[in-house]
Amino acid sequence: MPQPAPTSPLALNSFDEFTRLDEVLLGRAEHYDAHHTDTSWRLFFYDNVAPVLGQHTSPSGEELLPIPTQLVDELNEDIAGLADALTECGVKVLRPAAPGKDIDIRSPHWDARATPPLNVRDQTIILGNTIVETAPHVRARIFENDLLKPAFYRYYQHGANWLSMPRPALTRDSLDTAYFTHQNQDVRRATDGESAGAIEGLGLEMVFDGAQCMRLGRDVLVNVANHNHELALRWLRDNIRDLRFHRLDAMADNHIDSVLVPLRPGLMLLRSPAYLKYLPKAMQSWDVIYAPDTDDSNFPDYSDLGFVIPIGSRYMDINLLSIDENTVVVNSLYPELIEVLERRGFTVVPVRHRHRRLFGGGFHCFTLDTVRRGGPEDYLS
Ligand SMILES: NC(=[NH2+])NCCC[C@H](N)C(=O)O
Repeated sequence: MPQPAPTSPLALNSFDEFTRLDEVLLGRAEHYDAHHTDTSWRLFFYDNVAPVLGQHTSPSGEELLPIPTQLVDELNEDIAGLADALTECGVKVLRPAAPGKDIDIRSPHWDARATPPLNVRDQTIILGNTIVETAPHVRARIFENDLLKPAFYRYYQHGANWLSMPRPALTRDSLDTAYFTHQNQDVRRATDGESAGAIEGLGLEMVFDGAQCMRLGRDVLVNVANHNHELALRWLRDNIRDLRFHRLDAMADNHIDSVLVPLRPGLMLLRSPAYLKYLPKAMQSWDVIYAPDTDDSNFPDYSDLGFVIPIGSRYMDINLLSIDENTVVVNSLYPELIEVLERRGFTVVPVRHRHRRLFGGGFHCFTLDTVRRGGPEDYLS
């Protein structure tokens, strides 16, 4: 049932992934015309890009991998569809500022082509009425949140708290490769050719993305796959005293929203039963919807474009966005999931998202839910 959009401005309040959504920040893809495939990028996306690294990116050079304009235009079309669907559901949609051009950035230690603010889930976590800016892993994303600052100031003026993890220098020795080496993967194809400078004595830094968290009222699940993340979990515990942070031990390389999506108290969407063991005991007895397989023939064939580097897995479409405990926005190209959810009594709002593997995000990644109705409930006891 369409609900009237709330009359703004509303105070920042977002403790979970599923209570009624009133306001959301939605990313944008203008000028997403290249991936800067430096070492930090190759390591971050290693799980997905390792098989194609030698083919499309030089293992030794820092390269801009151009993205065909048609794909960016189509992505923007699909995002416009998402904006309309959210508005129709009575959700107020805010956008980051648009980068007016391609932006090249330079730190004292490296340079990069800036990534536009598309996956706004990644560099920030909203914890109740606190904005927490996280510590980017990908160098190209270090200034991404600048474009969200107009929105953050708006919430700040209306009483929000605002914290930032220490900004990482992302020098040559900052990133931990432990997650991959534990699986006996050879990461040299990602790290060879590193040209960033070093800072003597610095070593591994606090590096962490907001999308490594999943919020459940007073509890927050935090994926920790290496020492970079370990430092961030400690920072979260030290700085946000009134929430409980649960460590998920290397449930994924980094983000977890294409593995797990809590749909309502006691019910979650999960990639497969293999992931149950990573969850807190209390969640292991929740009811689970396992993600059905996607059908590749529903998605574009990129062979004519010659651009095939997927930075996201085929599980990206698990990445739905909840409007409330009974209403979810799902990729219309994933009818298999729509059917399962409808059978479970959900109202599904279908929105097309064609290039979900090429830009590293689904609907949960593209959004930062800033105002939901729920509070710091205890869903885990
Ligand atoms: N917030 C995000 N950007 N999430 C995307 C997670 C994608 C995940 N690495 C996958 O390939 O399935």
